[in-house]
Amino acid sequence: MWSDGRQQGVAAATRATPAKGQAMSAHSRAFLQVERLAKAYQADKPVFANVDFGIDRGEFVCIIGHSGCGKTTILNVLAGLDTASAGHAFMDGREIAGPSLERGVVFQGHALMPWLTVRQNIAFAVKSRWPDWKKPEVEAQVEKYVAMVGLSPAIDKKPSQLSGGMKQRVGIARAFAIQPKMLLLDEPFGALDALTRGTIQDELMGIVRETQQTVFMITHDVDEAILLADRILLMSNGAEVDGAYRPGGLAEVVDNPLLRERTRTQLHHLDGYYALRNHIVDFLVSRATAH
Ligand SMILES: Nc1ncnc2c1ncn2[C@@H]1O[C@H](COP(=O)(O)OP(=O)(O)OP(=O)(O)O)[C@@H](O)[C@H]1O
Repeated sequence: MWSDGRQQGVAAATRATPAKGQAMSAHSRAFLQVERLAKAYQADKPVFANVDFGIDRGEFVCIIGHSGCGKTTILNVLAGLDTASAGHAFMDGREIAGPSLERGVVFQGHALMPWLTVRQNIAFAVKSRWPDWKKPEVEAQVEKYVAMVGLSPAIDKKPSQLSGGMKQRVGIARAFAIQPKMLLLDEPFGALDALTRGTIQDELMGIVRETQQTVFMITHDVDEAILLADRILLMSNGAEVDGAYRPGGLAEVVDNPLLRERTRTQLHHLDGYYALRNHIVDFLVSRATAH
């Protein structure tokens, strides 16, 4: 069920990597491919190094690790909002070299424009994605995705008139409405109460299954990862070991063996749930620093 990320790193390191900005064979890599990625704010102390992983089209991958291990940094590199100190990230055969409407991003803060209504916020994104679309097409797209997150009655409200959960739903609708090739979620439910969080997790899972969306998501919540993810990446933090600094990195890749048609309420009753949960918790408690 689980495999050592460092072993995968060795395998990946033996494959040829094209020069920056160059196209690569779409057949040789996963849909999203990260190769030997590293980030250092201080040259002698990289936050992480040699991170290798791939995500297949339609796959849902969660990344878990303690605060500061570099999860958001990796997501920002995938979003094209940050650059790595070393390594490469490719999507659909091309190196990621900046932000693109091919990738939808949802952060914990909803980042809606407060002076615009739900409809206008999402229409803004849709018009950026398809500048040639006429008003009726834009409206239809907006209404479809607002309905998908159950917010049709609030479509003409402004963010200040919405609850935290509703605002987060708008962020999700906006990300889906541009039909990105990849959805990047940075703890999108972190600020929500447990009940709202559960409901939106269910909604997200339904939409992702229906649209076969490819997703990379950061979470601190082990159950959330087990519910949503096909695979879970476990990241370790950098640490001093025997007087020498070791950067953090991808410690392990865990395949989720549970039935894909799972729901939040039956999760705890599924065969393999406790073994999986214990394995991840054990990693977080005792193995999540570089060694
Ligand atoms: N602009 C920056 N300058 C210097 N250090 C930074 C900068 N941005 C991030 N860091 C450091 O890089 C490390 C990784 O940050 P990052 O936000 O990616 O971690 P994370 O795993 O997402 O943490 P959390 O779970 O708390 O969000 C942290 O130690 C952070 O302090």
